[in-house]
Amino acid sequence: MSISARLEACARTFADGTVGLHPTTLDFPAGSVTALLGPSGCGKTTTLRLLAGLAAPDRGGRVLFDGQDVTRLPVEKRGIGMVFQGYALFPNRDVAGNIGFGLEVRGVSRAERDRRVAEMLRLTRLEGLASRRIDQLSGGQRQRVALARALAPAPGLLLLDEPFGALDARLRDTLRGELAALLEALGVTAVFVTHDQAEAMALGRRIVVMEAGRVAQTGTPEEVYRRPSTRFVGQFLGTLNHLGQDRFCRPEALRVDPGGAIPATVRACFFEGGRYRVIALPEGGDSEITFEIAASPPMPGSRLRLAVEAEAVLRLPA
Ligand SMILES: Nc1ncnc2c1ncn2[C@@H]1O[C@H](COP(=O)(O)OP(=O)(O)OP(=O)(O)O)[C@@H](O)[C@H]1O
Repeated sequence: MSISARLEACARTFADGTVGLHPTTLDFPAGSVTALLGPSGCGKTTTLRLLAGLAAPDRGGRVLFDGQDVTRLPVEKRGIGMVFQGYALFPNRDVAGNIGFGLEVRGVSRAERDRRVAEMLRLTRLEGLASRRIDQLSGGQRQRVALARALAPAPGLLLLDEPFGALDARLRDTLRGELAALLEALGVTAVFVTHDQAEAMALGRRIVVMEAGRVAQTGTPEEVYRRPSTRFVGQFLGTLNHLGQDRFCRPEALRVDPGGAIPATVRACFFEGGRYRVIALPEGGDSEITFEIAASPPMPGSRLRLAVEAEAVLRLPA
C-alpha cells in the first residue's frame, strides 16, 4: 500500500551553521512519482534524508506519513524502501539473498520470502541470476538488485538518491524506462533525487526544482519546461534563448521565416540524428540563440531571419 508523505515547515541547519534546507513544505501524494531536481548543493539529498528519517528537521518542522507524525520515528520503523548511491549490496550473499534480506529481518516465513523474491526477480528481469554472487554482476544488474531489495518488503514509500548515477548513458536510459514501468505497475509513492533534467522528465510525473536550499518551482515536466517561474528554472530544464530584456523562448519556438523579425547570422550547425541544432547570433545582440530544423542545414556564416511564436515567449525576471 502506497502512502502519502508530507514535509511541513521542514528546515535543516547543520552544526557548522550551513543551511541545507530553508523552511519547506512539500506534499508527496500516495502513488505519485516525484523528482527532486537541481544543481549540486541545492538541498535535494537533505530533503530525501528528512523523508527517510536519516536526518531530523530543525525545531518546528514535521514529517507526516498518511497524516501521522513520524518526525521522531527512526529510519527502520518508517516502512520505506531506499536505493542510495553506492547501493551497498551484501557481497557475501547471492542475488536472492540480497533481495530477501529485508523480508528475513522482518521475520517473513521462508515460503512467503521465496514467493516474494521470485516475483521481484521477475519484475526486475533478473530471473536466472538468483544464485549469482554480487561481484559476478554488471553495474546495471547490481542496480536492479538494489531496486528489487528495496521493493521486496512492499514499502509504502520508495526513496532513490541518484539511482543511476554511476552507470553509462545507454544503460541509464534502459533502466529509467524499466523503473518508470515498475513504479507504475506497483503504484508505489516514489521520490528520487537527480541533477539530470532528462532523467527528471523521463521518470517524474512531478518535478520539484530546487535552488540554494529552497523549492524554486513544482509542477509536471511540461509545466516546468514550458512555463518556468524563473530564469534559473528555465535554464536548468533545457536551452533558454534570451531575446532581449526579460523575454526568453525555447529553441522549438523559433523557426526560419524570410519575414521573421529576428535577423541572425549562423554560427554553427550540429546534426543530432533526427534534426539539426543551429546556433545563431541575432543582429545587434550579444547572446547566441539556438533553434532546430528538420532538413536543409544552413552554412555557418550565412544569414537568415527567424520568427518566434508569440505565445511561446516567456517573460522571466532575472
Ligand atoms: N553534514 C553537513 N554539514 C554541513 N553542511 C552540509 C552537510 N551536509 C550537507 N551540507 C550542505 O548542505 C547543502 C545541501 O546539501 P545536499 O547534500 O542536500 O545537496 P544536493 O542537492 O543533494 O547536492 P548533490 O547533488 O551535490 O548531492 C550543501 O551546501 C552542502 O554543502
